Amino acid sequence: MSDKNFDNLLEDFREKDESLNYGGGKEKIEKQHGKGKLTARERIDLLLDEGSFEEIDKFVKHRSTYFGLDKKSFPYDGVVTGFGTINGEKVAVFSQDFTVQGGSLGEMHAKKIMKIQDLAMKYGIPVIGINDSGGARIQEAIDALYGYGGIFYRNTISSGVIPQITVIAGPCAGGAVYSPAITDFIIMVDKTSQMFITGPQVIKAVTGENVDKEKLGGALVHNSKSGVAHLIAKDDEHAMQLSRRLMSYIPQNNLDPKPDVDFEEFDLNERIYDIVSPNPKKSYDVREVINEIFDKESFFEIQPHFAKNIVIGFSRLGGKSVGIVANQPNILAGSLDINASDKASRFIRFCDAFNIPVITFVDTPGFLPGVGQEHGGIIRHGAKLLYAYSEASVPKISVILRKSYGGAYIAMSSQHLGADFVFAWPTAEIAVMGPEGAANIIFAKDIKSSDNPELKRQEKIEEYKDRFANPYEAAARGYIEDIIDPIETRRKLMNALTMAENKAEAKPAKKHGNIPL
Ligand SMILES: CC(C)(COP(=O)(O)OP(=O)(O)OC[C@H]1O[C@@H](n2cnc3c(N)ncnc32)[C@H](O)[C@@H]1OP(=O)(O)O)[C@@H](O)C(=O)NCCC(=O)NCCSC(=O)CC(=O)O
Repeated sequence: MSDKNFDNLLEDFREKDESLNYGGGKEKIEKQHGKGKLTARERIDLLLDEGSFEEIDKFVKHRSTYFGLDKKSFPYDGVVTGFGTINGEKVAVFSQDFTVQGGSLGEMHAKKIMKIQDLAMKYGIPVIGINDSGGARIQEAIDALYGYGGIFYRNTISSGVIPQITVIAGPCAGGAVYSPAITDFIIMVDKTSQMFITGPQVIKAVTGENVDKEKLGGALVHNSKSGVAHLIAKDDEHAMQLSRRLMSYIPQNNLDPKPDVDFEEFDLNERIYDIVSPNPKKSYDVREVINEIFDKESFFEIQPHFAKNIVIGFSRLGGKSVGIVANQPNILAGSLDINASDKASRFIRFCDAFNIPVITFVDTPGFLPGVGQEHGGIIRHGAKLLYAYSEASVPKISVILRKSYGGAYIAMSSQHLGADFVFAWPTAEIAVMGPEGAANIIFAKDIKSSDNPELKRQEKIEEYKDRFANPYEAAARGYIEDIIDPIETRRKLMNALTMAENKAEAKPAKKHGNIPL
């Protein structure tokens, strides 16, 4: 007869449960802290509203027997999973525990992540994954690969249904990188996180290149060069703060609208006239325009270090979440290149998938000329921007601040691609190309045969400017909805947003389109 009673069952349970709170043990935790990293549980505590975390699958164990694994037990198989809230809204999380066998991913570890993904889809809530792992658990071999495949599949099926955010807070190498890459946003922690397909040693052996892991795939590289990551955090705590801020703009899923938040109403003041110079040669920071117009302190820039010639980010207008896309005149004059096209297109598609209206600010001389751009496929990449805007069925509102020429005029959320409202400031120049270039071509003969070609050229440039470099030609044909006083911009945008908020647009049924990739 067993002498079990409730008290000792409870004691036994409490002991077992408690023993699972310390990952790989004191020494490993100290090592983790020594690297400037927090543990999987500490990260979750900072990410979620206080006391909101409900763990599942804490007692899961691996069942591999190869290479002595049958004699080793890994608490919760190296990944903490569960649910909680951020600013009161529900979220599913997984957090890999590097103190447990390097956070390596085996069969059961992967199954825990897959379960969280499945439940999040069923409940219609976002998934936040915190990655800190040595990759596939080498002893588990093909079972680990099964695990990655299952996670990638779920990332893909969930894409556009529930938001997915990844924090990279340690190593993330080999096949492991592809789960984060399919998710919507990647936040990397500076100095302690790296992402790469093949590490420095393999690269040295194959190509002879010498590179260290930070220069190969550190947070700065992926935030500024490759465009793989969207935000850089100075440490783990900051990464959790950034995740919480990001979530504050994003709805739970593709069907539920994001609730409006309280905001302070205000009218624009005359500062708005001082930012954009009517002289098209003078640059400015378009973020100053954005900060004036939207709810105070609400602009949250995404990918601020990559393709800086275009600015993207979330903001709020009258308490409503919006996505912003804006040419940045002080970088490459705001021209559109390969990276800017990719950056904006993916962001527009995220906003569209999750019913976040897109507001576009236009001041661009056009697509960037150059052999490098042409051979790099600017046609293919630029086409994404046209595609993303055309496909988006959320409210689309544009403000043409100044230059809006040619193909770039069409691409930057023109009425022709389905924008609901296009407004232009009196400083707008909407034409097929810039006056200098236009005059040189269409008046070439006049200029050449003139006694004073330079004077003639200037005359013709002025003639072209007077005729076309303004918003009135486009307004005369109804291609823009209105020319507005800049000081009215906030009010106009708020009214347009309200008018279009229940927009319904019938699109032909199809399996999916074929965006140029
Ligand atoms: C990630 C690291 C740089 C971290 O180095 P550190 O010095 O900080 O830590 P460490 O090496 O002491 O690791 C901590 C503990 O985790 C274990 N560990 C680390 N990575 C592991 C893995 N992938 N499988 C099984 N165990 C692993 C270590 O043996 C060690 O165990 P103990 O504490 O018992 O000593 C290194 O561990 C590493 O290079 N790991 C292997 C990375 C890799 O090649 N992954 C690819 C797997 S194949 C793959 O993923 C498939 C693909 O590419 O598609």
